[in-house]
Amino acid sequence: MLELAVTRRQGTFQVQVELNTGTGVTALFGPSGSGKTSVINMVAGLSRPDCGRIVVDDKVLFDSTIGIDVAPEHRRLGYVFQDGRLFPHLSVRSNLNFGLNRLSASERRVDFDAVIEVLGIGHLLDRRPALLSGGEKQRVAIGRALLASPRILLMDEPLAALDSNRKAEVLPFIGALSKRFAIPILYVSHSMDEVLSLADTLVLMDQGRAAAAGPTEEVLSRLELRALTGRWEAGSVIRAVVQGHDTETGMTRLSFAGGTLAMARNHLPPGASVRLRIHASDIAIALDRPGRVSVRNILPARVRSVSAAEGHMVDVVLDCGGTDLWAQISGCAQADLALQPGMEVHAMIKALTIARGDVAEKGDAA
Ligand SMILES: Nc1ncnc2c1ncn2[C@@H]1O[C@H](COP(=O)(O)OP(=O)(O)OP(=O)(O)O)[C@@H](O)[C@H]1O
Repeated sequence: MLELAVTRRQGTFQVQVELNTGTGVTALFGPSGSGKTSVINMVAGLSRPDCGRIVVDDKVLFDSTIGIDVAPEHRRLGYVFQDGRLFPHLSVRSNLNFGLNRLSASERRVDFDAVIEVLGIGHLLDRRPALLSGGEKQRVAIGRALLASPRILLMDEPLAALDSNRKAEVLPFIGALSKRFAIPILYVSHSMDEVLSLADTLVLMDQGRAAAAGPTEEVLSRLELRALTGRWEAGSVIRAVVQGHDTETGMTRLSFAGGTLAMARNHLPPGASVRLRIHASDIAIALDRPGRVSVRNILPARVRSVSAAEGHMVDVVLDCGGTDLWAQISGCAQADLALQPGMEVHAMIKALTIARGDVAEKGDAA
């Protein structure tokens, strides 16, 4: 859907990125100043690569070798900024119709009613933007961008100006878009929680380059990328399915390829496909299955690898029924256990360490 190979020098900063992404949500994640907005601006046509090529949905938007540089207004892209930038003098309905009215009937690929329904903004149509909450404004801004039937939706930190409650309100709507409408999303974010709940593909930006790109679970679980994914975020990201909730014990049960996990009760529907983050420092390892112990999750596993990490820590990758779980233990624990590849062990995860923010409903990409 998006093919990009661009180079651009801006001041002393060099952006040099190659990307090839498919449908669904692609997140550009990285520290401030790593070049995320620079990439999105080149796709939008707001800044010009020194050389390279940008193709969206088979349409060449930029190609320095054959002199193609389509003007931003002719690229048919949707752009959602941090602040919704709605027209203050127009109602929500007129804001939404703005992009739609500029398309011929044959160019309209997105249905008004469907957008209203997915974004939950039907009751706001006659209001002016000044009377909307921050989250509502962003949903309208997303709707307006979508209704212009873009080839791709570019979202540059669309939730950054919202508080955490508003963020949580808007996130599921964005997640639903990529499933409902066959429009890929390029999503810039600083926030690992957003990446976890939205991104099908993750691109880690570092100093103007794409340091890694691939399926989100895979990129987040790579040990060598922890400097970029964040030391405290480090851990495995696995797929699981909500089995059910137990009101008496206040627990939710999840199943994954390696067994069943219990966590503090959440509100996801049984049967929901979720993405679950298990922090490396939350996994303890036992050589023998412990008997009476408070830890709720005890999973048989086989040691896949053991390697030294910074600060006298040791990284241990466990194969848990075909799912890799990354554990981090202290050097003195390793001195005691002498873990080696191939050893049969038990991975222990306290139910309460799997926080609600670590579980995000995430079906497969559309
Ligand atoms: N027009 C410009 N001229 C010179 N330097 C620029 C220009 N635009 C951006 N830069 C520099 O390019 C680098 C990348 O900026 P960019 O905005 O792409 O980063 P980012 O990853 O989106 O950061 P943030 O998360 O803070 O928004 C920064 O060092 C920035 O100062």
